[in-house]
Amino acid sequence: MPGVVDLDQARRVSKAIDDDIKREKDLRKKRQKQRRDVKVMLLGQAESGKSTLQKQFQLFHASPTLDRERPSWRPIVYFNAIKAVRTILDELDWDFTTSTNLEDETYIDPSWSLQISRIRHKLLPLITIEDSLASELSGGVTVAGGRSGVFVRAGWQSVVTPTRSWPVADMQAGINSSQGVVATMASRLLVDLQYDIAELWQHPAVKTFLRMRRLRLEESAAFFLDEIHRLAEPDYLPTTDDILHVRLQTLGVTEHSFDINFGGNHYTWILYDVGGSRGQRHAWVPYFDDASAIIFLAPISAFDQYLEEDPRTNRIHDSLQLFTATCSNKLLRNSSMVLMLNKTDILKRKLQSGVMVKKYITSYGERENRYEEVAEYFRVHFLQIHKRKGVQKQELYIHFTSMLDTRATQKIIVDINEAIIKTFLGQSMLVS
Ligand SMILES: Nc1nc2c(ncn2[C@@H]2O[C@H](COP(=O)(O)OP(=O)(O)OP(=O)(O)O)[C@@H](O)[C@H]2O)c(=O)[nH]1
Ligand SMILES: [Mg+2]
Repeated sequence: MPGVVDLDQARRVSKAIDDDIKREKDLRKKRQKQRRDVKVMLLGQAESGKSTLQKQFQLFHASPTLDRERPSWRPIVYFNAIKAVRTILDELDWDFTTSTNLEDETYIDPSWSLQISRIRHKLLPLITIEDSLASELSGGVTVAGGRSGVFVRAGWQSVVTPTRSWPVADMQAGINSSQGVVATMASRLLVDLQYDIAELWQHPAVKTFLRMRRLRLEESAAFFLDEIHRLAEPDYLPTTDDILHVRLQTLGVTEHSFDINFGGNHYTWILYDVGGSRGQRHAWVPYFDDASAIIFLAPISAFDQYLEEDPRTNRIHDSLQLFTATCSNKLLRNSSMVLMLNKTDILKRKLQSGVMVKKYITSYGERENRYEEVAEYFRVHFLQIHKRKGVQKQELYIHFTSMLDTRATQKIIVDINEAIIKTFLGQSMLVS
């Protein structure tokens, strides 16, 4: 009938229009939010320093969260110290039995063997606790591998978040009160056995075998053993330096996000820290799709080391191969690329102590075995790979880093933030 208005239909149409507008607004908001999510992936082989860089980012953008986590790092520090003691005892056991075959002139005192076995006997309770501590820390997930055993922190990672601390918080809340029991035992044992640990660490046999490179410890072992009396204090709380020195293998991909302010705008900076050993690398690819930036870490001190998962592969060669694969990956064509040639402090120490690069990297030839030459040699190699395999218009930002040097690393983080966000903004404008 003309002139009659179907109010129900009008209401339905009006609601449909409102819904459309709301949907469009939500979509736009979502798109805008996505555009402000800067996704940064940390890539590189195992032990290249990815998790250490993640901690440095956390220190820079969210230091109160690191403060809250301090108690949770205590058992991990104990674990690192105990693991170092166990490795020394394992290696010395082996070397004393074969020491008669030593080809060089190094003096081996026949009484060392007895002295070491006396210390070993005293330290036995500490050694027997190592596996249980590893298991407690990783929520029961323990992956053994390589010479010294590799322990992952899968369970541990998921419970230590910026808002929650374990084991302290859990024990206080009475949740799973068995957690932390082994850590408490480890703490007591460290108090009781600290002088025996120090005696072992100072023993001429250990110093001799370290010098001869017949005993190889994890890079942070010396730091924790030097500090054993401080770690053994009953109210010990890890310092930032302790947390940065901790070695704990990452399993899978872990996500960390920070809110950052740049040029008056807020961005959510999402860091993806990945496990770097060969068996873990397949897990990276699903994250490549929308990665705003890649920070690739290559430890250039590792020219005389081999992969734990494949002892025939030189670590520098592995880094170069991995960097080639990263630069050639089509999914990463639009990502910013930062290369960190890391562990320069260890590289300097190694070269000063006379370790020759050409012995391990034959193409190094007769170049001088000095830091400047070696660092430049590696820089050029990585740069050439990027030129050959990378995207032409993609800039490569290269930094020499020593990730435990907080002041220097924090400066580099400022530079990286700026470079990544500028590229990110440029690309957001292109797609909007
Ligand atoms: N001296 C020195 N040690 C470093 C440096 N960067 C990292 N480390 C140490 O190297 C060890 C390994 O570092 P991580 O950050 O755990 O290595 P990652 O790349 O995360 O290793 P995965 O998780 O196994 O892939 C830790 O004990 C760090 O403290 C550095 O520049 N200099
Ligand atoms: Mg890691």
